[in-house]
Amino acid sequence: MAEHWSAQQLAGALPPLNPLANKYIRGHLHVVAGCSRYPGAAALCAAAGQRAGAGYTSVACSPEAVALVRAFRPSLVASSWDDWNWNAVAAAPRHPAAAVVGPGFDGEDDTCCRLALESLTEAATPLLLDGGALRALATPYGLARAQARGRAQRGPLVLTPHGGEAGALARATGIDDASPAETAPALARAFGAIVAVKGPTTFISDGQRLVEVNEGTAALAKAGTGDVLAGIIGALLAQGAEPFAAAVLGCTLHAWAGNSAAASHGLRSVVPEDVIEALPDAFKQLEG
Ligand SMILES: NC(=O)C1=CN([C@@H]2O[C@H](COP(=O)(O)OP(=O)(O)OC[C@H]3O[C@@H](n4cnc5c(N)ncnc54)[C@H](OP(=O)(O)O)[C@@H]3O)[C@@H](O)[C@H]2O)[C@@H](O)CC1
Ligand SMILES: Nc1ncnc2c1ncn2[C@@H]1O[C@H](COP(=O)(O)OP(=O)(O)O)[C@@H](O)[C@H]1O
Repeated sequence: MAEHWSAQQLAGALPPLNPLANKYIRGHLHVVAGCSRYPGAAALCAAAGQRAGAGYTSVACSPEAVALVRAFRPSLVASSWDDWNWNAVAAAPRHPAAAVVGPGFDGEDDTCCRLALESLTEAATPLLLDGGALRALATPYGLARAQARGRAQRGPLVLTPHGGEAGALARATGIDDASPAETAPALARAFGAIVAVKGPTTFISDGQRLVEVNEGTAALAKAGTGDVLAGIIGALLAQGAEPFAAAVLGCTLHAWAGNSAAASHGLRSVVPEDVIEALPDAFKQLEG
C-alpha cells in the first residue's frame, strides 16, 4: 500500500538554503528541451526550475526555440542544442547540478532521440527524463542504456511518465498492464530509476518504497503542467535534494501550487504559467 508523506517528512526533504551561497553553489539546472514543434515546454520547465530554487538555469533547445525561451524569461541562459556538449553537465564538489531532458521533445525526431539516449551515458549528475525523452527510452535499447547508466553509477535517474508514457515504458519492458500503483514500482525496478507515474493521484517508487501524492486538482489537467513538474523536481535535484525525496516533494509542491492557482484563477482557467507563479505559495505552505 502506498505511503503518504507527512508535512514533517516533506519539510525535511527541502535542502537548506545557504545564506552565503552564490548562484552556482545554489545549484545549476540544465534543461535540454523544446524541439521546433514544442518550444514552449522548454520555457515552462526552465521557468519552474527558477521558481523552485535553482541558482542558475540554462536551456539547450532547438535553434528555433532559443528566441522564445529568452523572450519568456531573460534570466534563462538559452542556447541551441546544435552547440551542446554533455561535458557541461557535471557537478563539482561545491557546485551541485542536475539535468532535465525531454520536455517538448518529439519522440519521433532523430535529434531528440539521440539527445535522450546520450543523456543516459553522458550526464554525470542526477538526471530526470520526461516527455518525448520517455518515448525514446521505451524500447529495448533505451532500457539497456538506462540499466547501463545504473551499472556505471553515472548518477540517479528519475522518470516522470504520464499514463500514456508509463504504458509505453511498460510495454517495452514486458511489464503487464496494471494500475499506476503497480506500474510505478515495476518500472522503477526495470529501469533502475525513481519513477513517478503522474495522474490525478501520482505514485512515486524507487522499486521498494511507494508514495502517493493525491493533493492535486483537476485544474492541473492542462497541456504543459507536466513540463512545470519536471522543472520543479529538476531544481530540487540541482539543489542537492535526495532523489526520491526530490520526486515526492516536487510532486507535492506542484499539487499545492495547482491548488493555489485554482483559488486565484478558478478551476477552469488555470494555465501552467499560473502554476509556476503560485510556486512561492507552495513553498510558504511547506515552510509554514
Ligand atoms: N507547450 C508545449 O510546448 C507543450 C509540449 N508538450 C510536449 O509535447 C510532447 C508530447 O507529449 P504529449 O503528452 O502531448 O503527447 P504524447 O506523449 O505523445 O501522448 C500521446 C498519447 O498518450 C496518451 N496520454 C497523454 N496524456 C496522458 C495521460 N495524462 N494519461 C494517460 N494517457 C495519456 C494519450 O492517449 P489516449 O488518451 O488517446 O489514449 C495521447 O494520445 C512532450 O515532449 C511534451 O513535453 C506537452 O507537455 C504540452 C505542452
Ligand atoms: N485531474 C487531475 N488531478 C490532479 N492532478 C492532475 C490531474 N490531471 C493532471 N494532473 C497533473 O498534471 C500533470 C500533467 O502532466 P502531463 O500529462 O505530463 O502534461 P503535459 O505533458 O501536457 O505537460 C501531472 O503532474 C498530473 O499529475
